[in-house]
Amino acid sequence: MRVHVADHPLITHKLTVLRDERTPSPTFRALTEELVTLLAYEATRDVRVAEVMIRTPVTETTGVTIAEPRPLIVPILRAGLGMLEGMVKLVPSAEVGFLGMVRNEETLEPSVYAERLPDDLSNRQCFVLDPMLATGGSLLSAIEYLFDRGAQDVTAICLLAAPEGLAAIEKAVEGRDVTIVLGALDERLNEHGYIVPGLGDAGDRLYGTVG
Ligand SMILES: O=P(O)(O)OC[C@H]1O[C@H](OP(=O)(O)OP(=O)(O)O)[C@H](O)[C@@H]1O
Ligand SMILES: O=c1cc[nH]c(=O)[nH]1
Ligand SMILES: [Mg+2]
Repeated sequence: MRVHVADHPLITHKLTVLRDERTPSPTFRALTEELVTLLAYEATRDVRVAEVMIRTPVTETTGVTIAEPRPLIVPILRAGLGMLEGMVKLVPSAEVGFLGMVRNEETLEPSVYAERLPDDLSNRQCFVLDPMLATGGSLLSAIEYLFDRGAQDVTAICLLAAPEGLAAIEKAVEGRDVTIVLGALDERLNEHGYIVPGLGDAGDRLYGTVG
C-alpha cells in the first residue's frame, strides 16, 4: 500500500480552518472542496491515459487523454459527498458511483445502507472519497467492496487519518494495489473512535445536522 501525506502550507492552512470548531458549515463545505482539488492532483498522478494525435494551429502533435474505461469516483455517503464536486472538477470525464456507509458509534462497526455502482468494475481505476479515516473500518469495507466487483486499483483521498486506522488498512490490503492520499496524519484515536486532534464529525460539520 502506498501512502502519501500532503506536505504543503496551503493544505495545512486550510485544514487548520477546517479543524477550528468555530468554522461554520458553509465555510467547511467550501474548504473541503478546495482541499480535495489540491489532494486530487497527487491522487491522480497514475491515472491511466491514452495517446492521441491532435492538430494545433501550428502543427500535428501527440498528447494524452484519460483512457477507457474511465476512472470511477466513489464518495462514501454522507461525508464523502462533500468531496465530490472538488474531485469532478479535476476529472470531469470520470464516472461516479455511490456507497452509503454508517459507523455504529457504539461498536464502531461500519455497515452499508446504500449502493449505486456499475456491476462490473473490471479493469477500473477507482477513487474513493471519505474525509475521515478513523478506525479504518469504513474505508476498508469500501475498498473490499470495490475489489470484490473487479476493481483493478483503488486510491482513497482522505482529509485526516489516525495512525491506528491506517495501519489496520495496510495490514488488511497487503499485496493489493491501494494508495491512500491524506491531507494530514493525526496523532491518535480517542476512546470514542474519534481522530485526535481531528475535526469532529465530518458529516455533521458539513451538513449542520447531527447523526
Ligand atoms: O474509520 P471509521 O472508524 O470507520 O470512521 C470513519 C467513518 O466515519 C464517518 O462516517 P459516519 O459513519 O459518521 O457517517 P456520515 O458520513 O453519515 O456522518 C466518516 O465519514 C467515515 O466514513
Ligand atoms: O473523528 C472522526 C471519526 C469518525 N468520523 C468522523 O466524522 N470523525
Ligand atoms: Mg458522521
